[in-house]
Formats: sequence, C-alpha cells, structure tokens
Amino acid sequence: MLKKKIIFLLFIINLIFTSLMISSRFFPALSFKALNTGDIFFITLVTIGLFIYYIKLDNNPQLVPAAISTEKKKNEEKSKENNKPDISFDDVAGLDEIKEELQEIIDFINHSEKYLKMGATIPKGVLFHGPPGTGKTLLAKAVAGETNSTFLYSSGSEFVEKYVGVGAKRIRNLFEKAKKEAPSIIFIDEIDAIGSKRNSDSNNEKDQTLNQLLVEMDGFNKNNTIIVIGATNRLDLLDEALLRPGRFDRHMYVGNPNVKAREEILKVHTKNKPLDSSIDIKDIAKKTHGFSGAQLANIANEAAIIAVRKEKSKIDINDFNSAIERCIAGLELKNPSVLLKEKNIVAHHEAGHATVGKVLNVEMIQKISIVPRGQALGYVLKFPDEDRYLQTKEELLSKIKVFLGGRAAEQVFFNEVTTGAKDDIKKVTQIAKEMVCSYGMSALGNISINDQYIQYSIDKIENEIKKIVDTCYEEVLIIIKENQAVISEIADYLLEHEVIEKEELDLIFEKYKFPLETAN
Ligand SMILES: Nc1ncnc2c1ncn2[C@@H]1O[C@H](COP(=O)(O)OP(=O)(O)OP(=O)(O)O)[C@@H](O)[C@H]1O
Ligand SMILES: [Zn+2]
Repeated sequence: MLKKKIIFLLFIINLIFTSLMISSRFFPALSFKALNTGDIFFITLVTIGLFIYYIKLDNNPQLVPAAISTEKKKNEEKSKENNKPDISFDDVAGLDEIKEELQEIIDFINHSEKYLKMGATIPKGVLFHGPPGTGKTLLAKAVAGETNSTFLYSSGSEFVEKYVGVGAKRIRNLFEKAKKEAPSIIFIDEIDAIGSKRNSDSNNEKDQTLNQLLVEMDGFNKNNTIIVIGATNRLDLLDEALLRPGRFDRHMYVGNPNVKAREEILKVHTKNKPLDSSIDIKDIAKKTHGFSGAQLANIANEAAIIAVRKEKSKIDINDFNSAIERCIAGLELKNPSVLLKEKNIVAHHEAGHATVGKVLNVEMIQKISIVPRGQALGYVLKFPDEDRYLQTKEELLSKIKVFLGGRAAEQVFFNEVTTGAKDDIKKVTQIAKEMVCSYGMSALGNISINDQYIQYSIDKIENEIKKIVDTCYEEVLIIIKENQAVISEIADYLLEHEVIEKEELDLIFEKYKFPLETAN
C-alpha cells in the first residue's frame, strides 16, 4: 500500500515537472530553458513509466483495464479452489494424539529428501474415520497449512457418475493437478462413496473409479510429494484393497471431544467474539457432553447471532444457553439434564467393568472414556497380556464376569438396568455358548455340539448357558457391592473429566489397597 502511494506521489511530481517543462517552451519567462529536447523526452518517458507501474500495482478494479481485472479474478478463483490453506494445528483444538501422529507425515513432506536418502518410502495415504463434524477436514487443511502444500478438496460423491469412465477421468485429473502443484494434499471426503467393497460384477462405474484411484496411488513416483487423505464415517464399508500397505495404511480415529477438548474448541471459536463476564467457557463445555466440534462451532456462532438480534454489545450466558437449546432441538440431541443422568449411569457402568477386571486381575485397562463413540456410549480399552492360544475355564469365567460388571453396577447403584449393556450381554452369551457347545466346559460333558444338534437339545443347552451366566452374575453383584466406594470414586472422576487414563485409575485402586487378597 505504501509503495503504491510513493509511486503515485512520484508520478504526480513528475507530471507537474513535465508540464512545467513543456509550458516553458511556450512561455520563456519560466526558467527551464537549460533543458534540451532529449532531457524533456527522458523525463516524459519516466512519467509514463511511473503511470504504467502504478496501474499494475493498483488492485482497484475500477481503475484497471477490464482485461487485467478479469484475468486477476480468474486467478483468484483458481487459488481459492486449490489454495494453500492459512490454517495451522493451532486452529485445531484438542485431538492431541492425532496431531502428534501427523507430525511424522509433516516431517516426511517438509524433509522428504532425508527419508529418500535413507531408502524409506514416504507414506501415501492416511485415513481419518469417525463421526461427522469432528474436524477431519480441518485436520487435513492444517496438514496442508503446516507444510505449505496445495490443498485439493474433493468429495467421494463427486466421482459417482452415471457414465462409465467419467469418475475415473476425474480421478486422473485430480492427481495430474496434484503432481503439477506438488507438494500437495489431496483430501477425499466421504471416500466410502467410491471406496466401498466391490461387487462381483466388476464392470460398473464405481469399480472403475476405485480402480483408477488405486492405480494413481500405486503410481506416484518418488519425486512427487503427494499425500492422499481420505475421510469416512464408515470404515467398515471400505474395500480391503484400499486399506492395504502403500495405500490408506494409516488409520486415525477422530472422535468426539471430551470436556477439556470441548473447552478448547469453544475457546477457538469465541476468540474473535466479545464475551460478557457472565460466560464461563468451562461450564459450557460441561453442559455440552456428546457434542461434536462442528456443533460447538455452530453454538458459538448462533450465540453471536442471537446477541446481535437482541442488540447487545457483548454475548452473554443467556445467548449461549439459547444457542445450546436451539442446537439440541435442531439436531434432536438430548437435553442436558437427560444427558447428565445418562452420563452418570455410563460412568458407573464403566467403573463397574474396570473394578471387576481389577479385582479378578484379568485384563489390563488402559483407559476409560465416556465420550460417546459412534453408537456405543462408554468403553473400556483393554489389551491382553500377551497373545495366547489357550485359555482356561477359570479365565473364560472371569472374562464373563468383567463383561457383566457394567450391568451389575447399574443394578447396584441405580436399582435399574439399561440398554447400555447390550454388547456386553452379546459377548457374555457368546463365550458361555462356546464353553458349553465347543469346549466341553459344562455339565453336558466333553462333547462338541454343532448347529444341527443344537435344534434338538436347545433347552438343555440354554439351561447350561444360563447357569454359567447366572452364577457369574451373582458373584459380580457381590464384587460390586463390596467395592462401591472405589466405583463411586472412579465414576466421579469420569463425570468430571470424561476420560481416565491408566495412571489415574491405578492411583485410585492403590488408595483402596488393590489388588485385594481375594483376587484369584
Ligand atoms: N477440533 C476442532 N477444533 C476447532 N474447530 C473444530 C474442531 N472440530 C470441528 N471444528 C469445527 O467444525 C467445523 C466442521 O468440521 P470438519 O468439516 O472438519 O468436520 P468433519 O469431521 O470433516 O465432518 P464431516 O465428516 O461431516 O465431513 C470446522 O470447520 C470447525 O469450525
Ligand atoms: Zn459395558
């Protein structure tokens, strides 16, 4: 801007000077006689030059000739389409583990020569999966921003066409463009639209498109730094071929935010908004259990709109509450009081699993989270001590007891049971059925019962399965009742933080002197 002003000033001075000189030719009284024709020609040339330079610098379309202006517009549109996003990891709140995992990819892009020298191949495909609105697109843009790469957005549905070959051609074009503008990030949203499992008749249009994508991904050479990031809400639908090494071989789950992450997301989205002192972001984060990042962004925006409509100078807590209510109603989400009650039940349910596991010393619990994850509410992550081929009857029974720990906790603490134990009960039944029908671990003896035989002795088999499950449940109820204090403490922690890591869990167990002597 300053440069433009200086050029304009120089141009005006020159213009005045030139006019004075030209006038002095006709009015000798003016004292510019010393200048000859050559000098005048030179100064006039400088003036014209400055004028042209000024026009080029100018971005005011009214002053710019039409041809230049349309050309500029075209370029602008083009760069908007495949731009270099001005977004960094700072704009993505929470999701720390994923950001850390992505650092490696960023390093690959920024210092590819280092890896190539070592003979390492640069990863080609990353797959983000998880519920909608959790920041998958935002993360992909941030990777492009952090590496100053071209960001090419596309959605799987764009490639789904009636006419054979059209989708494949679009894929080819997309990769052409990416190669031309490398380093690039190709982002394919809803990749399941083209990448779902192929049918046996491999001639249809969708399969051709998917094949083309696979061919392109196999085909980049070492000098093209291109990373393809796919996003889907349905990992289970994707074709195996797409997930093989060398293609989308890095999978990252982008889940709904926990209370701390929600607070950070709200902070990001209220950064440029004037907030009244009545607003406590922490409190809003607590109230929005189960909301996605996109819903939180929406709430912040709605609150601002409501405040403007009410002609306020700042957004206050009432605006936020109205925005939350509106969002809940619009999206048919549950209201906070129902959510809170559910959260409380889920927290106790999960604490029940963890405590029974600890008492029976069966499984390593890494982390409990009560942030909704797809359909399932809470979950306990476990990993077995080692890969084992054999399991004893005792171990199978303990496993059943851990699965029943959730339901038993609901029973003991709330005196009612919920649908939250659906998956647990399915697993319990499966294990008990195998004990009876496959492993010979019931009163029916060491026999294997196949499906055909099951039809004839269904009552007997059911009876045995029920006996196993019922006996286990009785024992689990006792464990839960004996350990109510520790379960309550874990549940309280979960209500506050929504996640608990192994370290904190161990601290609580230690406080209550776990493992107990009764552990088997
Ligand atoms: N972690 C986050 N930090 C900051 N903003 C977020 C976050 N997650 C989501 N948002 C907000 O929500 C908007 C939508 O998120 P985004 O489009 O990245 O979700 P998505 O997972 O790609 O969703 P979909 O599966 O529906 O495509 C973002 O533009 C941003 O404003
Ligand atoms: Zn459970």
